[in-house]
Amino acid sequence: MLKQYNYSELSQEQIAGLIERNNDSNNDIRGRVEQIIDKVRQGGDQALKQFARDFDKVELQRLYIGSSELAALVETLDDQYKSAIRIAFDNIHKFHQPQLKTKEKTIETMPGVNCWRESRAIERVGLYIPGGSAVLPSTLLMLGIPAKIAGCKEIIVCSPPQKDGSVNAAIAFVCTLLDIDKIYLAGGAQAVAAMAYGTESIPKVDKIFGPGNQYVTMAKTILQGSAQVAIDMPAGPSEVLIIADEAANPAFVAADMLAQAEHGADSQAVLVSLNESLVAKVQTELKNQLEQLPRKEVTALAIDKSFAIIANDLTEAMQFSNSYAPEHLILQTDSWQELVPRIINAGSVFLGHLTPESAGDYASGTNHTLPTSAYARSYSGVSVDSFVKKITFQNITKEGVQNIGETVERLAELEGLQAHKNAMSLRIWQTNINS
Ligand SMILES: NC(=O)c1ccc[n+]([C@@H]2O[C@H](COP(=O)([O-])OP(=O)(O)OC[C@H]3O[C@@H](n4cnc5c(N)ncnc54)[C@H](O)[C@@H]3O)[C@@H](O)[C@H]2O)c1
Ligand SMILES: N[C@H](CO)Cc1c[nH]c[nH+]1
Ligand SMILES: [Zn+2]
Repeated sequence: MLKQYNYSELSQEQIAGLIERNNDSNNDIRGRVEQIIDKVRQGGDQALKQFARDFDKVELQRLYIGSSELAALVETLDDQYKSAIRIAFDNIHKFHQPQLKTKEKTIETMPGVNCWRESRAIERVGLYIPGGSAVLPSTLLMLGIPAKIAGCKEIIVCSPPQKDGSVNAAIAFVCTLLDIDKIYLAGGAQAVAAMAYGTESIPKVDKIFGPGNQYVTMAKTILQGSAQVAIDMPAGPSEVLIIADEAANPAFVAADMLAQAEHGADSQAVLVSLNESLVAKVQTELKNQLEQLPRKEVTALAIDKSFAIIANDLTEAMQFSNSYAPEHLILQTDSWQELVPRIINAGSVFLGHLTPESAGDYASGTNHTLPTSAYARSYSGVSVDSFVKKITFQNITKEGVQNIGETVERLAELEGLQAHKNAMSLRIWQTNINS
């Protein structure tokens, strides 16, 4: 099932091939998504309704459901799910609340030259909640909670419509916890395009957040910048890399791999093991556990695209992991504390044998919207920071003009920008005559 490689026998090209995922080398996905974006830009709501017919097999009269329908849906949700959602809500809130720093310390770079930063919430944000192969109310918690903490004024939520033209009851419940009274029924690249450009029903937003399949992720990548819209990051098909040594429990390793594989055929689960016998045991576990899963066909497809690497030691294991830059990194070794400082690239890290990645997916408190496809080399996962801009401020006093004035004049001369120099020279002159 799992392909297996010895790290020391791999060439640089082979390593590069293993690290690359979900590449769109023929631009098939890009081409399709560009067409979808054009249709939404030109056709607005009508185009969205047509895509709902084509992709979601549903005829929509209107593109949203409002507060009374959300409230009715909430009634249908079992209490045990409501209390689990409330606990997750509280933990995620506890972890994210301290991230809000409205004003940082003022730094006096020279006497009389005072600089500082303040945060301001992004006013209109668009949250994409996946709903293709599985409906993910947990993603609404992960995006909605930091958006609320940051103080975003307008929160637009899009999610693919269910076959009955509505949304899942758990999503409706999370909306009530977040004080969100409307959900737009649009999925895929078309939902992203709608939030980027705006349609008759769906307002244009300043920044688009959320994970999704390759169509959603491609649409975000194409639209960022071009429609004066920002994105959180490319957060595509889920992936996990597990570093495991002889202390690892093969059943735990296999369970964690299957948990991410279950998201879809394009997910990937990588095992970096320090010994061959562990890989053999994990293979057996994968086979046995897979048999019990309701989504075994799709999960098996992802496992078939996944692989195991046998490394000689933890140094080789870390080297591969840092090059792969996984969305999720799990360290199933007793020496995890030693490894933490050696992690350079990863979206979110799960330490020790008793820390399944699914705890972070749902309820431990950290955010599950994370960079995939090696973007953990340069992007962080979603946090309160993702929902604010940091504005810099400065104030210069009379003393400050005297201290910094000449430096500014010389640098303006150096760049041949006389007007820049004048703006400072006038202040120097003014402060001199007043002293
Ligand atoms: N990186 C993260 O933080 C993170 C978090 C949660 C989920 N995920 C990932 O999100 C993804 C969710 O994907 P999903 O498919 O279940 O739901 P989705 O909501 O992302 O996509 C469903 C939509 O895709 C569109 N679509 C389907 N087939 C299409 C086609 N052939 N052409 C164009 N558009 C098409 C349809 O509009 C459909 O409504 C999974 O891959 C999961 O691994 C990632
Ligand atoms: N593992 C996903 C992030 O890649 C998040 C998620 C939501 N629900 C279950 N899992
Ligand atoms: Zn998951």
